[in-house]
Amino acid sequence: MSDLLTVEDLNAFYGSSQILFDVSIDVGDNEVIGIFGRNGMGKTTLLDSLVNRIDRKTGRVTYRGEDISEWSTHEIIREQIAYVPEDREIYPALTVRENLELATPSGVSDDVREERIQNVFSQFERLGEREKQRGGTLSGGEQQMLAIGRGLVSDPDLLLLDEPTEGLAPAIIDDVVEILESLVTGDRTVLIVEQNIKRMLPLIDRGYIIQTGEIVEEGDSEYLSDEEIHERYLTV
Ligand SMILES: Nc1ncnc2c1ncn2[C@@H]1O[C@H](COP(=O)(O)OP(=O)(O)OP(=O)(O)O)[C@@H](O)[C@H]1O
Repeated sequence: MSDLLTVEDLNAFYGSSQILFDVSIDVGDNEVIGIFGRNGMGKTTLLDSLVNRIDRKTGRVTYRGEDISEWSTHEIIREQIAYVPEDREIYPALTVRENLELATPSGVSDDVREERIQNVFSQFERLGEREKQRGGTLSGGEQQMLAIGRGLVSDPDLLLLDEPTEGLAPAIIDDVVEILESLVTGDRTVLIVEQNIKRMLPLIDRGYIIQTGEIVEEGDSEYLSDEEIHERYLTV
Protein backbone atom coordinates (compact mmCIF):
# COMPACT_ATOMS: atom_id res chain seq x y z
CA MET A 1 0.00 0.00 0.00
CA SER A 2 1.37 3.41 -0.89
CA ASP A 3 1.34 6.33 1.50
CA LEU A 4 -1.13 9.08 0.72
CA LEU A 5 -0.19 11.32 3.62
CA THR A 6 2.94 11.33 5.74
CA VAL A 7 3.57 13.55 8.72
CA GLU A 8 7.12 13.71 10.08
CA ASP A 9 8.27 15.33 13.32
CA LEU A 10 5.42 17.80 13.46
CA ASN A 11 5.62 20.47 16.15
CA ALA A 12 2.69 22.90 16.33
CA PHE A 13 2.30 26.15 18.21
CA TYR A 14 -0.42 28.61 19.17
CA GLY A 15 1.46 31.80 19.99
CA SER A 16 4.26 30.76 22.29
CA SER A 17 2.50 27.56 23.47
CA GLN A 18 3.70 24.36 21.91
CA ILE A 19 0.77 21.96 21.44
CA LEU A 20 2.24 19.09 19.35
CA PHE A 21 5.64 17.47 19.93
CA ASP A 22 7.40 15.51 17.17
CA VAL A 23 4.23 13.88 15.87
CA SER A 24 4.76 11.39 13.05
CA ILE A 25 1.90 9.50 11.40
CA ASP A 26 1.18 8.03 8.02
CA VAL A 27 -2.01 7.31 6.13
CA GLY A 28 -2.01 4.80 3.29
CA ASP A 29 -4.26 4.94 0.25
CA ASN A 30 -7.71 3.57 1.18
CA GLU A 31 -6.88 3.27 4.86
CA VAL A 32 -9.16 4.40 7.69
CA ILE A 33 -6.99 5.80 10.46
CA GLY A 34 -8.09 6.93 13.92
CA ILE A 35 -6.44 9.50 16.18
CA PHE A 36 -7.65 9.06 19.75
CA GLY A 37 -7.13 10.99 22.96
CA ARG A 38 -8.87 12.85 25.73
CA ASN A 39 -10.04 16.46 25.56
CA GLY A 40 -7.35 19.02 24.93
CA MET A 41 -4.65 16.52 23.94
CA GLY A 42 -4.03 18.09 20.53
CA LYS A 43 -6.23 16.07 18.17
CA THR A 44 -7.86 19.06 16.49
CA THR A 45 -4.53 20.85 16.41
CA LEU A 46 -3.12 17.91 14.45
CA LEU A 47 -5.85 18.16 11.81
CA ASP A 48 -5.53 21.96 11.76
CA SER A 49 -1.79 21.59 11.23
CA LEU A 50 -2.29 19.28 8.25
CA VAL A 51 -4.30 21.96 6.45
CA ASN A 52 -2.28 24.87 7.88
CA ARG A 53 -5.03 26.36 10.06
CA ILE A 54 -2.49 27.00 12.79
CA ASP A 55 -0.19 29.84 13.92
CA ARG A 56 3.09 28.04 13.33
CA LYS A 57 4.46 24.59 12.81
CA THR A 58 7.69 22.80 12.04
CA GLY A 59 8.17 19.38 10.49
CA ARG A 60 7.12 17.89 7.21
CA VAL A 61 3.73 16.99 5.73
CA THR A 62 3.89 15.04 2.49
CA TYR A 63 0.86 14.30 0.33
CA ARG A 64 1.24 11.93 -2.63
CA GLY A 65 4.99 12.34 -2.27
CA GLU A 66 4.86 16.12 -2.46
CA ASP A 67 5.91 18.36 0.43
CA ILE A 68 2.79 20.43 1.26
CA SER A 69 4.05 21.76 4.61
CA GLU A 70 4.15 25.35 3.40
CA TRP A 71 1.04 25.32 1.23
CA SER A 72 -1.90 27.57 2.09
CA THR A 73 -5.11 26.03 3.44
CA HIS A 74 -6.79 26.88 0.15
CA GLU A 75 -4.13 25.09 -1.92
CA ILE A 76 -4.32 22.02 0.31
CA ILE A 77 -8.12 21.81 0.13
CA ARG A 78 -7.86 22.12 -3.66
CA GLU A 79 -5.77 18.92 -3.64
CA GLN A 80 -8.92 16.94 -2.76
CA ILE A 81 -8.41 16.97 1.00
CA ALA A 82 -11.76 17.63 2.68
CA TYR A 83 -11.92 18.76 6.31
CA VAL A 84 -15.10 18.28 8.35
CA PRO A 85 -14.47 20.35 11.50
CA GLU A 86 -15.76 19.54 14.97
CA ASP A 87 -18.17 22.49 15.01
CA ARG A 88 -19.50 21.29 11.62
CA GLU A 89 -19.51 24.75 10.04
CA ILE A 90 -22.77 24.33 8.17
CA TYR A 91 -24.84 27.38 7.26
CA PRO A 92 -27.92 27.22 9.53
CA ALA A 93 -30.00 29.67 7.49
CA LEU A 94 -29.39 27.90 4.18
CA THR A 95 -31.16 24.77 3.03
CA VAL A 96 -29.51 21.38 2.88
CA ARG A 97 -29.20 21.67 -0.89
CA GLU A 98 -27.76 25.20 -0.69
CA ASN A 99 -25.21 24.02 1.88
CA LEU A 100 -24.10 21.27 -0.48
CA GLU A 101 -24.06 23.54 -3.53
CA LEU A 102 -21.88 26.09 -1.75
CA ALA A 103 -19.41 23.41 -0.68
CA THR A 104 -18.92 22.16 -4.24
CA PRO A 105 -15.66 23.58 -5.58
CA SER A 106 -16.03 26.36 -8.12
CA GLY A 107 -15.10 25.24 -11.61
CA VAL A 108 -17.18 22.07 -11.32
CA SER A 109 -19.81 21.92 -14.06
CA ASP A 110 -23.53 22.06 -13.17
CA ASP A 111 -23.94 18.43 -14.21
CA VAL A 112 -21.08 17.17 -12.08
CA ARG A 113 -22.24 19.24 -9.11
CA GLU A 114 -25.73 17.77 -9.40
CA GLU A 115 -24.31 14.26 -9.71
CA ARG A 116 -22.25 14.74 -6.54
CA ILE A 117 -25.22 16.13 -4.62
CA GLN A 118 -27.33 13.17 -5.74
CA ASN A 119 -24.53 10.82 -4.61
CA VAL A 120 -24.67 12.43 -1.17
CA PHE A 121 -28.47 12.04 -1.13
CA SER A 122 -28.23 8.39 -2.10
CA GLN A 123 -25.64 7.78 0.62
CA PHE A 124 -27.61 9.78 3.22
CA GLU A 125 -31.26 9.37 2.33
CA ARG A 126 -32.44 11.52 5.21
CA LEU A 127 -30.60 14.48 3.75
CA GLY A 128 -32.32 13.95 0.42
CA GLU A 129 -35.69 13.93 2.16
CA ARG A 130 -34.77 17.22 3.85
CA GLU A 131 -33.24 18.86 0.80
CA LYS A 132 -35.28 22.06 1.22
CA GLN A 133 -35.03 22.24 5.00
CA ARG A 134 -32.73 24.81 6.60
CA GLY A 135 -29.51 23.42 8.04
CA GLY A 136 -30.18 24.91 11.47
CA THR A 137 -33.45 22.99 11.84
CA LEU A 138 -31.86 19.56 11.37
CA SER A 139 -31.19 17.23 14.30
CA GLY A 140 -27.61 16.93 15.59
CA GLY A 141 -27.05 13.68 13.69
CA GLU A 142 -28.49 15.13 10.48
CA GLN A 143 -26.27 18.21 10.83
CA GLN A 144 -23.27 15.89 11.12
CA MET A 145 -24.50 14.08 8.01
CA LEU A 146 -24.73 17.41 6.20
CA ALA A 147 -21.25 18.41 7.36
CA ILE A 148 -19.86 15.14 6.00
CA GLY A 149 -21.91 15.62 2.81
CA ARG A 150 -20.30 19.04 2.41
CA GLY A 151 -16.94 17.29 2.54
CA LEU A 152 -17.99 14.64 0.03
CA VAL A 153 -19.17 17.02 -2.71
CA SER A 154 -15.55 17.98 -3.31
CA ASP A 155 -15.00 14.30 -4.24
CA PRO A 156 -12.07 14.08 -1.82
CA ASP A 157 -9.16 11.66 -1.96
CA LEU A 158 -8.69 12.17 1.76
CA LEU A 159 -11.42 12.99 4.26
CA LEU A 160 -10.45 14.49 7.64
CA LEU A 161 -13.18 14.11 10.28
CA ASP A 162 -12.91 15.92 13.60
CA GLU A 163 -14.89 14.27 16.44
CA PRO A 164 -17.99 13.30 14.46
CA THR A 165 -19.77 12.02 17.60
CA GLU A 166 -18.88 14.98 19.84
CA GLY A 167 -21.79 16.48 21.75
CA LEU A 168 -24.39 14.05 20.39
CA ALA A 169 -26.89 12.03 22.44
CA PRO A 170 -26.18 8.26 22.54
CA ALA A 171 -29.02 7.37 20.15
CA ILE A 172 -27.73 9.91 17.65
CA ILE A 173 -24.20 8.59 18.03
CA ASP A 174 -25.58 5.26 16.77
CA ASP A 175 -26.82 7.08 13.67
CA VAL A 176 -23.49 8.77 13.10
CA VAL A 177 -21.59 5.50 13.52
CA GLU A 178 -23.90 3.99 10.90
CA ILE A 179 -23.13 6.91 8.59
CA LEU A 180 -19.42 6.40 9.14
CA GLU A 181 -19.76 2.67 8.46
CA SER A 182 -21.24 3.38 5.07
CA LEU A 183 -18.56 5.98 4.46
CA VAL A 184 -15.57 3.80 5.20
CA THR A 185 -16.63 0.83 3.12
CA GLY A 186 -15.21 1.10 -0.33
CA ASP A 187 -12.13 2.88 -1.41
CA ARG A 188 -12.13 5.99 0.74
CA THR A 189 -9.20 7.24 2.76
CA VAL A 190 -10.34 8.70 6.05
CA LEU A 191 -8.56 10.18 9.06
CA ILE A 192 -10.94 10.29 12.03
CA VAL A 193 -10.17 12.16 15.25
CA GLU A 194 -12.25 10.94 18.20
CA GLN A 195 -12.43 10.50 21.97
CA ASN A 196 -14.87 7.66 21.56
CA ILE A 197 -12.38 4.90 20.70
CA LYS A 198 -14.76 2.01 21.46
CA ARG A 199 -17.26 3.09 18.81
CA MET A 200 -14.54 3.79 16.26
CA LEU A 201 -12.44 0.63 16.56
CA PRO A 202 -14.70 -1.46 14.30
CA LEU A 203 -14.37 1.21 11.61
CA ILE A 204 -10.63 1.78 11.51
CA ASP A 205 -7.68 -0.15 10.10
CA ARG A 206 -5.07 1.43 12.35
CA GLY A 207 -4.85 4.21 14.86
CA TYR A 208 -2.72 6.40 17.07
CA ILE A 209 -3.22 7.64 20.62
CA ILE A 210 -2.21 11.16 21.45
CA GLN A 211 -1.45 12.38 24.96
CA THR A 212 -0.49 16.01 25.65
CA GLY A 213 0.66 16.49 22.10
CA GLU A 214 2.69 13.31 21.72
CA ILE A 215 1.86 10.03 20.02
CA VAL A 216 2.08 7.44 22.79
CA GLU A 217 0.61 4.34 21.15
CA GLU A 218 -0.04 3.13 17.66
CA GLY A 219 -1.35 -0.08 16.23
CA ASP A 220 -4.15 -1.91 14.48
CA SER A 221 -7.69 -1.96 15.86
CA GLU A 222 -7.06 -5.21 17.70
CA TYR A 223 -4.05 -3.80 19.53
CA LEU A 224 -5.92 -0.60 20.36
CA SER A 225 -8.85 -2.51 21.82
CA ASP A 226 -6.72 -3.25 24.93
CA GLU A 227 -8.63 -2.02 28.00
CA GLU A 228 -5.42 -1.05 29.75
CA ILE A 229 -4.63 1.39 26.97
CA HIS A 230 -8.14 2.83 27.24
CA GLU A 231 -7.82 3.29 30.98
CA ARG A 232 -4.42 4.89 30.72
CA TYR A 233 -5.11 7.30 27.88
CA LEU A 234 -8.80 7.62 27.25
CA THR A 235 -11.04 7.16 30.26
CA VAL A 236 -11.78 10.41 32.01
N1 LIG B 1 -6.59 28.78 18.91
C1 LIG B 1 -5.92 28.37 20.00
N2 LIG B 1 -5.15 29.23 20.70
C2 LIG B 1 -4.46 28.80 21.79
N3 LIG B 1 -4.50 27.55 22.28
C3 LIG B 1 -5.26 26.66 21.64
C4 LIG B 1 -6.03 27.02 20.46
N4 LIG B 1 -6.70 25.91 20.05
C5 LIG B 1 -6.38 24.94 20.93
N5 LIG B 1 -5.53 25.38 21.86
C6 LIG B 1 -4.96 24.58 22.98
O1 LIG B 1 -4.28 23.48 22.43
C7 LIG B 1 -4.45 22.31 23.22
C8 LIG B 1 -4.96 21.19 22.34
O2 LIG B 1 -6.27 21.52 21.89
P1 LIG B 1 -7.02 20.66 20.78
O3 LIG B 1 -8.30 21.35 20.45
O4 LIG B 1 -6.08 20.35 19.67
O5 LIG B 1 -7.32 19.34 21.58
P2 LIG B 1 -8.29 18.16 21.24
O6 LIG B 1 -7.54 16.91 21.61
O7 LIG B 1 -8.80 18.27 19.88
O8 LIG B 1 -9.44 18.36 22.30
P3 LIG B 1 -10.98 18.70 22.14
O9 LIG B 1 -11.64 17.40 22.17
O10 LIG B 1 -11.24 19.52 23.36
O11 LIG B 1 -11.13 19.47 20.87
C9 LIG B 1 -5.40 22.71 24.34
O12 LIG B 1 -4.63 22.97 25.49
C10 LIG B 1 -6.06 23.97 23.83
O13 LIG B 1 -6.39 24.81 24.90
